[in-house]
Amino acid sequence: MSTQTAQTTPTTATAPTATPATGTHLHDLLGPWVPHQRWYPAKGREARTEVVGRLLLPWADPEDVRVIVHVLRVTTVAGGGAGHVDIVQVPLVHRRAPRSGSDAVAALLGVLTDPDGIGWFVYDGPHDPAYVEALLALLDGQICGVALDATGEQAEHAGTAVGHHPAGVAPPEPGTPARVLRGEQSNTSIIVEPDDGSAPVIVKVFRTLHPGRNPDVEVQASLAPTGVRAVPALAGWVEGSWPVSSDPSQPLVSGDLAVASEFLAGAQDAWREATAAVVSGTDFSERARALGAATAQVHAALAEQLPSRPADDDDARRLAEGWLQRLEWALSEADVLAPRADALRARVASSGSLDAATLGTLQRVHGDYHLGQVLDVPGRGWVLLDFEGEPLRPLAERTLPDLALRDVAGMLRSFDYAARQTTVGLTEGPEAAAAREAARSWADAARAAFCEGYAAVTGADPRSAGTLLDALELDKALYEVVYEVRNRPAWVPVPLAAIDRVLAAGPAA
Ligand SMILES: Nc1ncnc2c1ncn2[C@@H]1O[C@H](COP(=O)(O)OP(=O)(O)O)[C@@H](O)[C@H]1O
Ligand SMILES: O=P(O)(O)O[C@H]1O[C@H](CO)[C@@H](O[C@H]2O[C@H](CO)[C@@H](O)[C@H](O)[C@H]2O)[C@H](O)[C@H]1O
Repeated sequence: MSTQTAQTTPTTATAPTATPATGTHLHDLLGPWVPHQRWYPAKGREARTEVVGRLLLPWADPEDVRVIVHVLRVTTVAGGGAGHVDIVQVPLVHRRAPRSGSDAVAALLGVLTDPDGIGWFVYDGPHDPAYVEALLALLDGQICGVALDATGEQAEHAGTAVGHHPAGVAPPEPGTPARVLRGEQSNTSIIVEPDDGSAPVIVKVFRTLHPGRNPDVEVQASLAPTGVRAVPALAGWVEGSWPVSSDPSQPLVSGDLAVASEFLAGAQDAWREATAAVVSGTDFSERARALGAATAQVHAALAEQLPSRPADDDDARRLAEGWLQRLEWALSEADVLAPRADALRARVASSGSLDAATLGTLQRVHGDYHLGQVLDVPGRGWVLLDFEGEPLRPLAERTLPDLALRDVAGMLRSFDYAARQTTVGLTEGPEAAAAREAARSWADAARAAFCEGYAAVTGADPRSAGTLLDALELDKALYEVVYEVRNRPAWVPVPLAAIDRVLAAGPAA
């Protein structure tokens, strides 16, 4: 594709209006729409977007309806992360006639006039039944994705999309009732609920694409033989290949485009339960203890099924270097950390003298473990989701054997978040101080109980790894500051308060 079709999005993109965009090129529609999507990876930064690939899912009659997965190259051009490239999956449905209903209006990007003068109504794929049907047909092996060139002609060797499902598992039929999951999410999930009583599934359409096996697919498939029920069962996945640049001489990249899992109906996520408990002043210790135990069970199953090995001196050195690099990255991304730079550098350097024996075993971990990643499933207990690791890290790094204690630190941070976020924005005074104190003691109790539950399974209390655990919590809090600066600036004080507590406590023991 020529670079004329690329578009630079200013930091302050115009908000979408009620009037749908019109144009003769897809970028006329994508430009105003993409920066406002929850999954857009360059939020708040100036970025250049370019469609570098297209995969037709040949399901509907192409004269009337075309389901096309667009591959978007998003290059951050200024500010923090300048030069960073993300490859993003954007499934769209092009229709000759508009769909009716308010949902369809909300999902309309605009009207595209093709070179023959024909108008196409372009819809956000996950909100259009034609895309959902094509996705289910793909998962079931009824169709495969076909690459197109910029003119819409088939382009062999320019990409693929192929569905798979475990033996004995039949994905729901195309046409099964479906809805897009509401709420905060980095990707886009579609819940498919057959009305004949057969098992519902949730299909997660990955937005930022990465080379290689997706960790959700890998972990769910690996844990299936263990019988551990604290992870959802795998129902299928779509793998594919796609271009990552408009230069046709560049090789395609292969990886996963979507994963389907059993949908755990009626489940409530732990974040909601925990924040409700904070607000009502309800003790969460029993739930936290059970969560600690479930976490330890999943860690044991991951260690058994996926590569694990004793840490060596190189690992200890890499870990310490990684903490320093993460700190410098956070300092470069979040100005709010600048006044603390010297204290943080001293603190992180003082945590870096750990030996291999202290680290113990390295194994596959969750990698971005927090209360929003855990469901309370009636009759089954806690179920852990989303093994993709931290979305702001390169995927290859996220799947390397790591410290199980990193997940423990993540969840301990999350109890702190659940408590502390209820006090964000309170006007300073005795009431705010009392609310913060109550939140703190709620979090302390939940954190202690989680560690007790974990210890009951493993025989070792995570708190006995004091310095290492503290260093991992600080590392996570630094990541969180960057995450919040980018996504929820009002919540920056939550991880910042944790960082200030660590600094106030003095050097690492
Ligand atoms: N198997 C499932 N059953 C029920 N709900 C689920 C399931 N998987 C995910 N969810 C819901 O979807 C939300 C987002 O899922 P997640 O895998 O964390 O997506 P993302 O990686 O895009 O953030 C979860 O917080 C949970 O509420
Ligand atoms: O769920 P994701 O993989 O998209 O993870 C990202 O978003 C999380 C927020 O949704 C973010 O988690 C942070 O906020 C949580 C409260 O919303 C809190 O429970 C976590 O402890 C805190 O880290 C996560 O860091 C980010 O990678």
